[in-house]
Amino acid sequence: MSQARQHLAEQLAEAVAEGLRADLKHQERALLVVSGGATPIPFFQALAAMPLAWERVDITLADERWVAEQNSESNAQRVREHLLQGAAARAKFVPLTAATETPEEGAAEVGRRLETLNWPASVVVLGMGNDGHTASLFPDSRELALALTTAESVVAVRSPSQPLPRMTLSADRLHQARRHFVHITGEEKRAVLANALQGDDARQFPIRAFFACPLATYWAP
Ligand SMILES: O=C(O)C(O)[C@@H](O)[C@H](O)[C@H](O)COP(=O)(O)O
Repeated sequence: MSQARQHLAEQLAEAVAEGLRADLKHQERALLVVSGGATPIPFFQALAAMPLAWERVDITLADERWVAEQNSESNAQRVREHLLQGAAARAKFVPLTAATETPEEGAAEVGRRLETLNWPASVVVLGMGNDGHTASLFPDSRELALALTTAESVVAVRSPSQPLPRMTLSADRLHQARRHFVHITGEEKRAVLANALQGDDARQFPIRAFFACPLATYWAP
């Protein structure tokens, strides 16, 4: 891990903790939405070390791969291993999977579970892929248009570029949050973001759906 990436993770953790604290001053519980993939791991570790009323924090994911938590592809496993540690283990984690074979069959159950949380989220931390996807809003997915427009909280999605089916929070649900961050590293993602910033069509680069939120960009080489 480069020093710049480590600093980035720590600075993002400070900003996220600050957002949660601000909301916890006037509400009983605050909701944090985090992303999966590899980039967030040092951020999870830095955030877990932040002084916070963790017992009043709910955490869920922007998206999940449809696998058991024991599978190394599971985003929930990353959250449990790297974020729900120490004092942060007192937070309540709400996963996006169900015991059904497919995400299409599990969507209603996951949706009901999410309705027990305190929306809108205080903070959403997005990631971004090299195709401009964020959460599981993939440019080549048949469910993209639905996920970008539905008022439902979650959508089951499949993408020809992805080996596993997914569950994603809808753009609308992510949008409603009070604070939005995107956490990305490396030259390739910088170029993708620069490209995405040139236009507006979210079907081409789904990250565009969040530019106007506004979206605070945390990037390091
Ligand atoms: O489950 C996932 O894969 C995600 O939540 C996804 O949207 C991720 O944020 C990007 O694909 C970037 O992933 P990396 O951080 O691994 O590059």
